[in-house]
Amino acid sequence: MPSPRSAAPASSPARSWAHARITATVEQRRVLDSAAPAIVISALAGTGKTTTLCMKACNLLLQAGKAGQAREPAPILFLAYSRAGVTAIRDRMLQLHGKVPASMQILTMEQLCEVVLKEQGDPVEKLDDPVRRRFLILQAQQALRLELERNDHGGGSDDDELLAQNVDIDAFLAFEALAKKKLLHRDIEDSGLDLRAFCDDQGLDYGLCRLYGQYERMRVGMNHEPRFYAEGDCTFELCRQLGALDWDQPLDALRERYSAVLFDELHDLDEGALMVLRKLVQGGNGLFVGAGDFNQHIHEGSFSVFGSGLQRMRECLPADTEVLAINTTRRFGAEICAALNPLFGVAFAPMAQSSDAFAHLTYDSDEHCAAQLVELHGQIVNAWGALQDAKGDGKGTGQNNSSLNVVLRSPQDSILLEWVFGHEGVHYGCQGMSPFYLRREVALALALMWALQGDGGERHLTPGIVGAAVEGLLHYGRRAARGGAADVDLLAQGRFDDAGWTDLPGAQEGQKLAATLHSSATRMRRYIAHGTLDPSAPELADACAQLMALAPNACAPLLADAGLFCAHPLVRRIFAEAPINGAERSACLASLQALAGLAHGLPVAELLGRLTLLATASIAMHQANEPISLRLLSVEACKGREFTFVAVPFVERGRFPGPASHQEAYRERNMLYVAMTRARAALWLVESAAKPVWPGPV
Ligand SMILES: Nc1ncnc2c1ncn2[C@@H]1O[C@H](COP(=O)(O)OP(=O)(O)OP(=O)(O)O)[C@@H](O)[C@H]1O
Repeated sequence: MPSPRSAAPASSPARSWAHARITATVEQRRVLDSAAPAIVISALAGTGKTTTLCMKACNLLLQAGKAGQAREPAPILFLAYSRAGVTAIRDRMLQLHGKVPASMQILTMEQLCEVVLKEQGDPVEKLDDPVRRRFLILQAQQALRLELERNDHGGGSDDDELLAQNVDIDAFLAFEALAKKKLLHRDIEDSGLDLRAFCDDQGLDYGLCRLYGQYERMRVGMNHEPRFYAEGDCTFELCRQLGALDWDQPLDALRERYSAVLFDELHDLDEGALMVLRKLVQGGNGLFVGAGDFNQHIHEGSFSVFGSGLQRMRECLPADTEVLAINTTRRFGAEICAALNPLFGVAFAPMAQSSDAFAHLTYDSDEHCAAQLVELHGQIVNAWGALQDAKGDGKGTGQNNSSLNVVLRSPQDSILLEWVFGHEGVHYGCQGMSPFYLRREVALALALMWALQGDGGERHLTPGIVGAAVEGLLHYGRRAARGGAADVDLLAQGRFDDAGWTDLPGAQEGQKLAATLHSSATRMRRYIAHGTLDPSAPELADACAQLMALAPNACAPLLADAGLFCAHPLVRRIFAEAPINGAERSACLASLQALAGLAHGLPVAELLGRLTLLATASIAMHQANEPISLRLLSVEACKGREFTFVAVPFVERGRFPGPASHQEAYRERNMLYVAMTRARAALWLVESAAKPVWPGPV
């Protein structure tokens, strides 16, 4: 067994990794040479946090090899907060070490907790299907109603409100995730307040909090044997076990298990993850090295490592923890550093002799912005990228240089861009979002147009679009509320109705139905109007069904101009009345508006015709393995990654960075920071002339 917290030797080897072009910088060497039992690297973007951690891992592996111990040394644990972080570590290890060594485990915190629970004998039944999850939430709500009725509540208007409310499932999911990340139950207990008073005090939604309690009781059962684990539940469960221990008491399962613990993305730590991390450090798992860029803290519920946050983290680490800063970026050069520093009030330093380019463009309208991106894309494909490829400036990443990477704050912003680039015949890819026509709100609008038009049109929608539209119908059209089918006796006992477990429609339901519906607009129309394919079912009365019942003279102008269709009050009503939260409602309406913008003046038949051509061309290019020359990415999807050419368009006060309360404004700022720190060779900021953010500070 390795000695716990074995200190690094005074001087680590100059290079224990195979990559000849990577030698540690002065700042990185400080980390490699540190003899402290724990190190926190506080660094800016692209300064080599992941690389430095991997270098450190290579050094540790070399030392372990040299030590020639009789027994296999304990493995190194390399944690990242996100799955994307795990991929980034794997890639960097491959780059530096040629492989991921068997003596290294690269895991997210949730994956580590799952491993530990399984070792304890818990089968860890996973629940990944979002549609099933929704049904269970509806069952929990039904059970809560039964309980309130049984107790004849007497709770007055609060409980009446709970009985009347229809749960907004997305709001519930967001609440649940946050409550678990923040370990809300501890705060409730510590407050000594009753739930209502606690919610008032913290500005929390009482109904959601109450339902959360009910759902959790049903999930874990009377004897605390969790029936299933959704994402985040494994960490939450381990935290529950840790909560029963004294502050200094280690958890056996996390004790002397590893020879070192490395943690990338420290800025995303939440209360739960911090609790597990503390036990790992306490448990004699050797050296701890964590790295984070506190400007990249963008997740809701992460405990902020700003200001006193760093102090809080240090309280969990040994007293002689060393905090080291890295400001010299290896990703980009002086021009991008000079653009970022005043904008974000940071102090990036470039490496000497690094070359890069920064350009600041402005736009007057979205179309103007899109046109500039098209031009930029052309330049890159025809000139810049080819030049970089010829120079062999792939920097060993194996990336295609001839592509433009466009980072977007909101998926709605991709709608116009996809349409414009699609018409240019560009093979583009979306990461962190689906192509716009496969998003359920857009697909639903398209399927409604198609159904209204009938089978006379030239083209059918693709099965993918119809599948997304069916999901949209279930989600927005209140047609999924089948919680009533559950066994009321079971619910009254605080148990989920497991009997129908396998029969519950899962996420594939949309796809199965789509296979039946996509070849006939008439069938689709019947399905929308009746909510089923059963011909004897009565017609529904919701907004979707009412659209199908419009008289021919009311339909004609809508079919003549798809833009008018998108703006029709009944279409807007679908989203206005949907059981969704305010943020999702605004996002749906923004998508509808973007769709209306490109559909303006186009007959429905033409819009759908062009769109299906665009979708089928994209599938064909994909099947022919044609390289992608344009990538549209969400901020979350580009985090931790780097690209040769990056454009950040639609930068506009109130849009990117988006509107946010004072408390949350830093997350919006950080999203722009993450987007703008991904470029290696060239960065374009495309900003609104009317509402600029430049020159900052944001
Ligand atoms: N010592 C070095 N020598 C040469 N290149 C380096 C060195 N350190 C890092 N790099 C390169 O710099 C770039 C950024 O490194 P890395 O991704 O590790 O930074 P990061 O701080 O983890 O980034 P992010 O903040 O985006 O997560 C990569 O291309 C990496 O290969």
